[in-house]
Amino acid sequence: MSLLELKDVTLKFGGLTAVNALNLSVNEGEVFALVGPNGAGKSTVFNLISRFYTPASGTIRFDGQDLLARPSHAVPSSGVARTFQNIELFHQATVLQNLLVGRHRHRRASALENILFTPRVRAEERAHREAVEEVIDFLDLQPYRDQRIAGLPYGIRKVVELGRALATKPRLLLLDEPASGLSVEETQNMRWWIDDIRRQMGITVLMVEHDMGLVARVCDRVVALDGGKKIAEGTPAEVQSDPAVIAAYLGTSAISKTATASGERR
Ligand SMILES: Nc1ncnc2c1ncn2[C@@H]1O[C@H](COP(=O)(O)OP(=O)(O)OP(=O)(O)O)[C@@H](O)[C@H]1O
Repeated sequence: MSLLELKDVTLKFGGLTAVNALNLSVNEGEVFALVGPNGAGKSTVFNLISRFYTPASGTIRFDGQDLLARPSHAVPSSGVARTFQNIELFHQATVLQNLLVGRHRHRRASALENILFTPRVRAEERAHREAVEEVIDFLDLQPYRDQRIAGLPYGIRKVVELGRALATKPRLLLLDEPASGLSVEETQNMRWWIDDIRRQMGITVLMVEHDMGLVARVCDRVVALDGGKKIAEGTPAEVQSDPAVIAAYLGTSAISKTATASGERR
């Protein structure tokens, strides 16, 4: 069943069509990737799904509901969480505090109840802590839980950002370049996290990623974009060998990763 569906979605920045009549359907339980050279429109698609942008035309449905009827701040409460290409965390706060922010959408108590710290508020706080501790255990973040983000290495921050998104208990997780800036070993770990997020947590994943090795290993299906248009769709192996995709990547560094990744699908 399709969890996320974009139909004929178009977005223009002045005279530039960044996303051009895009159709995209992500099934529940899938790990799905958007690939394409720089400027292809991948981040813009994420920003459309997150409701940072409104398309000029087309529809976006999540779990059968019209996502365009919701403002950006209401998207997390629909069950869609995302990470960002440039990690977005509170740098002076601890890992635990950052993950607790991710629980915001589950808060039910009123402002007055919070001031009075009623039993309901105490019960809610306990539930939030438990949910966050689960994520900390899941991502092996125990050694860092009380450390400030500012003092952590980049690779750990990236995992914390993943944790912040997971703490919201989403149905759909949007990962914007989860492997960018990571070492080979950290990328391997990211691969395991993504596998486990799907298998153990049952969360559907849509990711933008340049590392075709990672895409080939974790994704069921891939859509390739170029100039805002879909140029190929299929399994990672099918998309990597598609002549239109090879032509789009020609002359970019990504082509070498595409070549080395072929045939490595698990
Ligand atoms: N806010 C904006 N204003 C004007 N043009 C924009 C804006 N955001 C993106 N663009 C343009 O839209 C096109 C698509 O950009 P987008 O960032 O979605 O590409 P991308 O595939 O994510 O690229 P990358 O892999 O480099 O992140 C590009 O030509 C870009 O310059």
